[in-house]
Amino acid sequence: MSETDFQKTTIGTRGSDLALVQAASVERALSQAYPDLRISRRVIRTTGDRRTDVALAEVAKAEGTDKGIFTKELEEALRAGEIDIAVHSLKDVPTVISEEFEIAGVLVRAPIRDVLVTRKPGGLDALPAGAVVGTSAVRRARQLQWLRPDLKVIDLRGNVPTRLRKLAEGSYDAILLAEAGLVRLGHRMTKPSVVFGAELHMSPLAEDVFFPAAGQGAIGLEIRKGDQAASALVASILDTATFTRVRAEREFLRLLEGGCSTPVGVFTSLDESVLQMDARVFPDEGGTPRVAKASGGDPLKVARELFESLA
Ligand SMILES: NCc1[nH]cc(CCC(=O)O)c1CC(=O)O
Repeated sequence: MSETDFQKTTIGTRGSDLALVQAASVERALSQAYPDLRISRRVIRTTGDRRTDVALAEVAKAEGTDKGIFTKELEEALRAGEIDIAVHSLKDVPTVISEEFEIAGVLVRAPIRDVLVTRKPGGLDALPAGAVVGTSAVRRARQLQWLRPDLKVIDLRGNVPTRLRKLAEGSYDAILLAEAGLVRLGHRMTKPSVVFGAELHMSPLAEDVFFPAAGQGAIGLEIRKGDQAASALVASILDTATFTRVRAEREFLRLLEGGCSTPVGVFTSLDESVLQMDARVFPDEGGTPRVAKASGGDPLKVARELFESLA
């Protein structure tokens, strides 16, 4: 590879506050690895950004599943050569992507937990029967209804700041969000955030209590397959441990999606190159999930074993 391959690169990102913070962290990592690299940024509006108001049952369903509503336009820009690296919240990337592209790497992962954000302190245990919790992710809705059948789960749309505003305005008692997104936007788990005059309390839910989505908290870097310059750039900033974990999580999800798209919670840990995986798969009609556990050295094999041992 020649020197010139590293002169410049263009990264593509959505325009939400969270996406821009994530793009900036990719740019920072790249310029640390290659101080002379000229990095440009292109902000791209996706279907998911456009459709935040009406007829959103199917858009809502896409969270954590394979609809590609937050990724399609970024892939079109990759294909057209307008960008070289598409930056995604990995959780929003379909488990199967077109042959032309690849997820070449991921940055070091943020916390993977979900957070219950409430208007009163005390977290989940302090929510009274009948309290209204907003979320549009089927995984979160099913899991919460299973853990707390007495709560009322209703749809909540919009990007992270919008959802926090809707909570602050009082239409919900609580909402569920990813810790990764909250932290990247400057919120702290240890003290309440003041949003539109309201104090909002953050209660992270341990991953073995409330199972996260596959890839939650990871920033995925997608390139044109065979683009050696982009591949080398990504290789210089990727985090191997995170990459191993999310490949296993996404493989498990892909195997499950053979049939239909099921709400699934899954988490991994990596200890001395031994990968541990735990999953909960929620039935369409609600109620008790199927559960499984697996461990081993090869992420794709562990994912398959997890899939095959689903109780
Ligand atoms: N689908 C929305 C989305 N995609 C990624 C994140 C947060 C960051 C992450 O989980 O990596 C969010 C918001 C949320 O779930 O709270």
